[in-house]
Amino acid sequence: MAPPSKTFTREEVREHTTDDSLWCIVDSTVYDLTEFVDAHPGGESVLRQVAGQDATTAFYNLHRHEVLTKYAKFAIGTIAGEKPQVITPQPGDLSPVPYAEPLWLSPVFRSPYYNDSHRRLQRAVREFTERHLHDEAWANEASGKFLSQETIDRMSKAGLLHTRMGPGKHLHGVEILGGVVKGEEYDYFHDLVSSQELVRPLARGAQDGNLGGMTIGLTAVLNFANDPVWKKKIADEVLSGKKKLCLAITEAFAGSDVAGLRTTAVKTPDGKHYIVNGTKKWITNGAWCDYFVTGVKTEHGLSVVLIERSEGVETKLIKTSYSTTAGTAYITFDNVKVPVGNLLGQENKGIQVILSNFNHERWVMTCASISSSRRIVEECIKWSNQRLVFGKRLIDQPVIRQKLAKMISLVEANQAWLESITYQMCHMPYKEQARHLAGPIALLKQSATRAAHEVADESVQIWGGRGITQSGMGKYIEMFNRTYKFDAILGGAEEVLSDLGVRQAMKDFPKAML
Ligand code: HEM
Repeated sequence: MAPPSKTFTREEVREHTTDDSLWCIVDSTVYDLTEFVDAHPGGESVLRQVAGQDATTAFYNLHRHEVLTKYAKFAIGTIAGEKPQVITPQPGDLSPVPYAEPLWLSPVFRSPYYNDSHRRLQRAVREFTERHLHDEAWANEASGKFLSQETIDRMSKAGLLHTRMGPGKHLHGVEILGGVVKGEEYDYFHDLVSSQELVRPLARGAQDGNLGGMTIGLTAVLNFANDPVWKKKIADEVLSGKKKLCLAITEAFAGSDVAGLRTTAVKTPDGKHYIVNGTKKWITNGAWCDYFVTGVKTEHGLSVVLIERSEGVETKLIKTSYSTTAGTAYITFDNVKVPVGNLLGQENKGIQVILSNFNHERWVMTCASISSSRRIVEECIKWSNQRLVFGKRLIDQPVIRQKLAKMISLVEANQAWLESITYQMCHMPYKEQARHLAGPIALLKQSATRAAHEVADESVQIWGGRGITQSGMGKYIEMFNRTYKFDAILGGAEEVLSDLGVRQAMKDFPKAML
């Protein structure tokens, strides 16, 4: 909102220095803070100290620019002959900060990977995220509440639940975000774009709470359900937002060792049901889901079944580093009766279902991790440019520029590798991706999360105390540091993925000698 058109001279502002009339200037805009002095979260005395003065430097050392938008009602005009300089971004805007956007979004660079429909989608998802997800995500982080049904319905209507499953028939006939992209033309670069945009609020728990369980679980139903009518019913219920689904593989005993699962599914004598007993731990969204895509031990191996919340299913919230907004749960199955028609893939061959599911899941996590690191880089560049210490900007110190250079390089390198792998995904059938891309995706994911570790570490060094404070300027840095580790563990820990990547590369090793 533009300040009122009235203008004042700096001399006029200087006359308002008492509690009866206290004005100050921030970015050439005059604020009458008389009514705000008592309510100022930073206290009264600091405002008295800047009464009648230009408080721009003091303000930007302690507040995010958005505070001015929130309190625009105190703006009474501008300084005659001056114009506010600080940009107020609007929903959907690209950031003008160097390296805040991937190269393909910069007007001066070109990319072979993206076309106009990717650009339309990027703009539309960013606007949607900023208008409808950001504030709720941060409110839910604070309250621990789950994503509202209103937002789920809005995303479903916009086709954003369908897009989370990646390209495929489930998107046919879907007009994404009012038709900016048709479901039929949605490819893995569109998938990359929406995966990277949706996480920009940097509210990590709310990001997983935003139907993360569906993203990694419904794919197993879409690819491995044995009855097309049943598959459509489940997919329709979930993609319309009426029912919620999550993936329940990990266990307290087995961790991510899928072969070591202990949850059992024993067939009833009439062969019509499985009786499931066991526990699952760290199940994202489990606290409020209706369907659980569950790894179980059957007679001769591992199987995957869809279990509906019913008698014998109990879920309990687990406290994790982020708030309870992700609905992370401990689940117990106590003699739960599951129709055999809920089997996904073949009995005792569930490992194929799980392994093939992993690729898209890990790739989505990688998109998210790189995008989040980039947002942190943006925060650090802006902060280094505005923070004054001993009369100099932080960025004027070579040590800070070294840190920024390292962070930028890590993010850019991983983004380029991600785009190269995504290009392969666009040109390879899903089943072949498991063979040729499982290794590269595993290596890329661990590279992205190692980079996130470095970015998190350097960012706090740059931000100091603000980077470990949950409210105020450094809130994104604090959140990132508290939660970046999730990606280094979920979907396969870094060590497991590194090992997988190298072992896969060695599988077809030729008789090559030095
Ligand atoms: C238009 C003028 C101002 C408004 C609307 C304003 C508003 C706020 C708000 C909403 C907060 C809570 C934290 C946040 O959301 O960032 C805050 C904190 C604070 N403000 Fe202000 N403020 C203004 C000017 C100033 C000035 C000029 C100073 C110092 C000279 C100042 C010093 C502080 C301090 C020290 C804090 C606590 C910071 C922290 O906990 O990190 N404020 N202010």
